[in-house]
Amino acid sequence: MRASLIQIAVNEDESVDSRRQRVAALVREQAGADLVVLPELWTTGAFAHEEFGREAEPLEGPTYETMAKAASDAGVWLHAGSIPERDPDGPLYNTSLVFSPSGEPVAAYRKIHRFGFDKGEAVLMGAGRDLVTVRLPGTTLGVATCYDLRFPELFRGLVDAGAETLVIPAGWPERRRAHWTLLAQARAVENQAFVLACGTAGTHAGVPQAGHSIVVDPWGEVLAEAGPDEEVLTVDFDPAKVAATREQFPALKDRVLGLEPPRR
Ligand SMILES: NC(=O)CCC(=O)C(=O)O
Repeated sequence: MRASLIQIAVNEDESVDSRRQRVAALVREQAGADLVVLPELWTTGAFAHEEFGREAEPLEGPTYETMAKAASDAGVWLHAGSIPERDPDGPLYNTSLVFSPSGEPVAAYRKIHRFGFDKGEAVLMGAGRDLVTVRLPGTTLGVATCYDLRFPELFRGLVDAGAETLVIPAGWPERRRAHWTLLAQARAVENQAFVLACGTAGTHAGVPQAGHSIVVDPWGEVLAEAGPDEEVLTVDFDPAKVAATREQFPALKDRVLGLEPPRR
């Protein structure tokens, strides 16, 4: 299986509409890949909090339309990263979109863990509640977004639902790049799954982005890693390695669930 992670530079000198058109062209250039992955909130920037309300879109808004067309033009499965979604009956959400090679929407995932503690995304957006997996020929994707990477129980839920390839769009800052790499490898090792983690480059709202998108195999080996700037990271991987790793080293079968809390 061939995956291309498009590590987009999100800078303030480019309008949302120009970036949308530029990214659609980059997706079309990936014809021949099986799966293309974009980062989190690449229309606005994950830290451009003031833009969330201004640029929020209904689920089937301009980014959805443009990405559905780009997926079908390229003939690829497209994880189109996330958008600030305006739910007509509720708050904003940080929502990821996935399209089939014919441009059909196959999944929408509302980010469960919002970043910012008592500021930014954590107060401006609502929290998703639902785990999302997507069946592709040869593998099942489990989707998560950026800060979700810090919460291993979410990934165990995805594995229990059949996920073998964990796809994580992000807008991760340079300041915590070491955490990004470490956590991507940890999620791959503990879940014996591929991790495809696609971040952004550039600087927006004064926050330099880490770049360094990464693909990790179920043994924790880094198959490919991007540099700090805009780049398309392309990797070939064998999804059958998940079952082989889980069979040869069956640690997931040794999970003990429902432990008792300490007695006082
Ligand atoms: N956009 C995010 O979720 C940022 C997460 C982050 O900076 C961190 O977990 O550290």
